This record gives sequence, structure tokens and C-alpha cells, in this order.
Amino acid sequence: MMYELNRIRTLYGEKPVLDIASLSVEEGEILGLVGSNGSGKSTLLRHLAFLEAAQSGTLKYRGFDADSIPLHVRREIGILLPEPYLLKRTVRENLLFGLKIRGTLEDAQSRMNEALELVGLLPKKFLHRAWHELSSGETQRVALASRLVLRPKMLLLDEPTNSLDYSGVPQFTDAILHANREWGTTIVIASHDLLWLSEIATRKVGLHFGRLMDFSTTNLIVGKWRESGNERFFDFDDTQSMSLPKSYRIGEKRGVAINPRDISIAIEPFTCKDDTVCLTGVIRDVLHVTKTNEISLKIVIGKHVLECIESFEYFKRYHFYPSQNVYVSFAKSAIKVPSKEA
Ligand SMILES: Nc1ncnc2c1ncn2[C@@H]1O[C@H](COP(=O)(O)OP(=O)(O)OP(=O)(O)O)[C@@H](O)[C@H]1O
Repeated sequence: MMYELNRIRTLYGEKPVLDIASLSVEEGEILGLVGSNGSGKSTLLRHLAFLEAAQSGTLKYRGFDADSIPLHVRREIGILLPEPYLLKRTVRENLLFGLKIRGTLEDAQSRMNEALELVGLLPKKFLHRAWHELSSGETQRVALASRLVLRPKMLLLDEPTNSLDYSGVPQFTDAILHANREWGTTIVIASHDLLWLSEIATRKVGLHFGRLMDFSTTNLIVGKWRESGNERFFDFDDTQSMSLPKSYRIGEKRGVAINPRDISIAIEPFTCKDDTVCLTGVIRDVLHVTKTNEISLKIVIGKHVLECIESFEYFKRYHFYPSQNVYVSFAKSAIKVPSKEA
């Protein structure tokens, strides 16, 4: 067990931003943290890196309490922030810094080369570059390389794909998987890139207004609700809406969740019954989730995006592709009001 959190509560001023009853992180897993802006993901990562303490509750790392963790154990943990900070020196000095303070300089040169190659930078070209001669994507890569060179036991990544271009993302994926598989690094990643997280994470948890959600879905819809008669509706756009479950209480700021496996798509319209929601949308992304041999599709419906998971066989039959118009359907009973704790 890497982390054990119990009754963690964090307040900024009067405002509660984290309220987690319990959460564990197992050794060797890649845990994805999902949640909308301000849901508390970065705050949680800062707690896990011991950069900032929660107001109450207990946080243990490999059995050590936050306030008695030895420095050498704390140094097993690497964190990559969304706007990475580099020392105002060369790439080489940035990579060497962590090795120096840990006193592990034996095979420094080969480890630096390996770390740079892992993030897709040629050591010959980049090792002696100054920090200001790097693009933002290269800065992000060097920042990850300077964590990888330490072969950390624990790696915390906050929006790691932020400044990466299209080719940078697969490279980062490989680097992260390499750390996990070759060195046994346990990884926690906060990201809005849900498709990417589905590909890389072995488990995902959702944070919603600082609380863990007990849903196994990435389709968390938070937005404005419209009341009409006794019913409440969520509007995808001017013409498409869905009615909300009776258990949804307005003013609770909880949103609703729909499991991607409960959503069906088709190229012909569905026969829509009273207990079903039927919508139309456009496919934005198609991703093969190799772990489960399923297809994850992102469907744009009005101003919102829903993820839908179909079997590989179904996908092969219809050959769904990005930009295709599709019909979307799910049972009204699939719209869940998430409970407050996992
Ligand atoms: N230093 C701070 N002082 C006051 N409030 C803060 C501070 N840091 C974060 N917050 C607030 O705490 C809440 C959680 O912020 P946090 O950065 O953890 O969210 P997040 O899920 O990482 O968001 P995002 O997806 O936008 O990065 C937000 O409402 C934010 O405004």
C-alpha cells in the first residue's frame, strides 16, 4: 500500500475544498483522477506530495504519517505540476540536481540519456541547452525527464499532457508506462483528457466538489438545470434535453453521472420509449481500449460531450469514425445522482 487517506478535510478560508472519507493507492497502480475545474484534484496531489497539509485527517505514505516521514522516504515521491518549473540552468543541470541531492551519481550520464530519450528528446541536442532555449512542450518534457531520471517509487502528475502536441502525448504515455512497468513506479495522474486517462490508468476515481464519487464513469454532467412544472431538465442545446431523476435536489451542486457502458449509439434512429432518452450527436474521438478490447467514443451533443463504450465487435460491424453523425440513447434509469463517497 502506498497511500492511505482517512477523513481528509481541507479548507481555504471558510471554503471546504476536499472532504475525503477514505482513499488508498495500491503499489504499482496507475490511478486516474477525474473531475471538473476546481474539484480539488491539484489540492489532493499537493497533499500526496507533502507540499501542503490538510487541516484534518490522516495521510500515510508507505505506513509513515505525514508529520514523521523521513526525508529519504519523502524524496521517493516526484511531482510534475501543470506549469513545470525548471532551474534557470541547462537541461543537464536540471537532470543532475535531483541525483546530486540524493547522492546517486554513479551512472548519472546513462540515466540522464535514458530519461531524455524516454520523453522523446535527443540527449546530444538537448543536454546542454539552457532553460530559456526550450519551447513549452520541451520544458514539460525536460521536467518529466528530471523526475524519471530519479526512477521514483511514486510519481504524481498534474495535467501532464497540457502543453504537448499530438505526437508528444504517445511519447509521454510510453515514458509513464515504462516507469510503471520497468521500475514499478506507482502513478497518480490528474487530467481532463479523459480518453487518454482511459487508455493509461488502471483505475479512475472522480472528484466532485472535493468529494470522491462512487461512479465508474467519466460522464459527469454538471451544468444549469431548467425547471418546468414538476420536472427538472438538463439542456444539451436549444433543442435537446433530458429530464432528471426525482432524487436530484436542486442547489446540491452534485451533478449527474451516466456510465459510458449504459449509453448506446447507432447510425439509425432508435425507437424512443417514455423511459428512454434519445439524442443526436457527432463522434469526436474513437479510441481502442486495448486492456478491455472495447471502443471508447466521445460524442459531442450540443455543448456537451458524452463518453460511450461499445464492444469491439459492435464497432467492427458499423465502423464508427470521427465526424460521423450518430443517434445516442440511454435509459432514464441510467442517469445517476452520485452518492457522496466511494
Ligand atoms: N491557495 C488557494 N487559496 C484559496 N483557494 C484555493 C487555493 N488553491 C485552490 N483553491 C480553491 O480550491 C478549489 C480546488 O482547487 P484545485 O486546484 O485543487 O482544483 P482542480 O480540480 O485541480 O481544478 P483544475 O481542474 O481547474 O486544475 C478551487 O475552488 C480553488 O479555487
